Amino acid sequence: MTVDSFFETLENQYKNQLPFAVYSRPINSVIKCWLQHDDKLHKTSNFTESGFVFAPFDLNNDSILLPQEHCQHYILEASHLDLQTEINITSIDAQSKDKHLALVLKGIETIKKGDLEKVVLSRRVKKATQTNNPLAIFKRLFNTYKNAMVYCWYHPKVGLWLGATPELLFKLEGKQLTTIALAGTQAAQTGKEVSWNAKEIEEQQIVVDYIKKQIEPYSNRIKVTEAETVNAGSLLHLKSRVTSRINDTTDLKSIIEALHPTPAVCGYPKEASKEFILHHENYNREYYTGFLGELNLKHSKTRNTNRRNVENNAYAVVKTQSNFYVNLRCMQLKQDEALIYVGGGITKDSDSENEWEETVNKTKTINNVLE
Ligand SMILES: C=C(O[C@@H]1C=C(C(=O)O)C=C[C@H]1O)C(=O)O
Repeated sequence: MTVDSFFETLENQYKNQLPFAVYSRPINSVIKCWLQHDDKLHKTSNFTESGFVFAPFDLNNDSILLPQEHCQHYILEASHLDLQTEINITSIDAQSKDKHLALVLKGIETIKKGDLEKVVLSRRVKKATQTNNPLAIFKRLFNTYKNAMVYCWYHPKVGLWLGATPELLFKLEGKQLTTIALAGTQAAQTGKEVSWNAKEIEEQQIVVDYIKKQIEPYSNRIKVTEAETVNAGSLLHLKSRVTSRINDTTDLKSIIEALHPTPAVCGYPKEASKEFILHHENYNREYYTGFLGELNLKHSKTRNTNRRNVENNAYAVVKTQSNFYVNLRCMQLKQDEALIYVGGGITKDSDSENEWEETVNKTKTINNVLE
């Protein structure tokens, strides 16, 4: 399939108001898409199906599935896409700084009272736009963010979302589980040595400890790497990789419920911070800080037995793989507005002004491709 026919097919799908997902995983020059044949709304609650899943922050709401058996699936190899179209963002709404500062101060106060250790507080930035060309924005995201999962997801009964997320929720290949603890944010500055303060080190450690604790019941071999600095667009984060082998009897849903939402996007303890968010953020996150990705896809891998003098000693192993990314650095495109979602982790040492700046910096991931 050529680049032109790949995007023409997607554009027709969108024009015909049929569901689709188009995405490219980090450090990967492959773009994949799923095109659903009709506009039926499929949901999953047990995560046993195969397809592409789009799940909300609050799993009490619907997780949407593009089921494999109802979809056409295409793959495109590309490293850079040509852009023809202008994206017409016409104005920026007044920024709601006071509201966000008050929310952050309330979070800090609640943490100091001892009810919470960390809470991730967010806001939604509105921009006026007449753009009806989400695929042009997807192309820009693909060209700009090579180490992110970039995507455009559409369902006529749910909405239209785009993003460039640096955060893997987890990948499960057979019984091999990989996840990351990503937290702590600063703006990247050229020529300056990177250093992290106690607040950022602590907030990332909370995520590491939580992941370990949550997967311990399902695995007895957990490895965690030292935290390192990673780039996400013009931002830097602290990241550790966590790998383990889960027990044969553990299903995917148990791992989802154990990990999602992590303290990287919700807080710690989980239930209390989620309650705080649902009561105090004053808007609905919907699919922001939810997760998205490939669900239970079969991959065949060729193995070599390495025995001498044996011809044809390669055999194929079929493994089921899921990989989910946290829906961050994202926006929802509506008829005449773009809603950009941004947040940051609050701990007892947070400074409200810095937290505001952090959310402003995070809007740049999306703003950069809209200007
Ligand atoms: C909540 C967001 O990002 C998360 C919060 C971070 C932080 O608090 O430092 C860093 C990375 C993400 O886990 C967001 O981008 O909206």
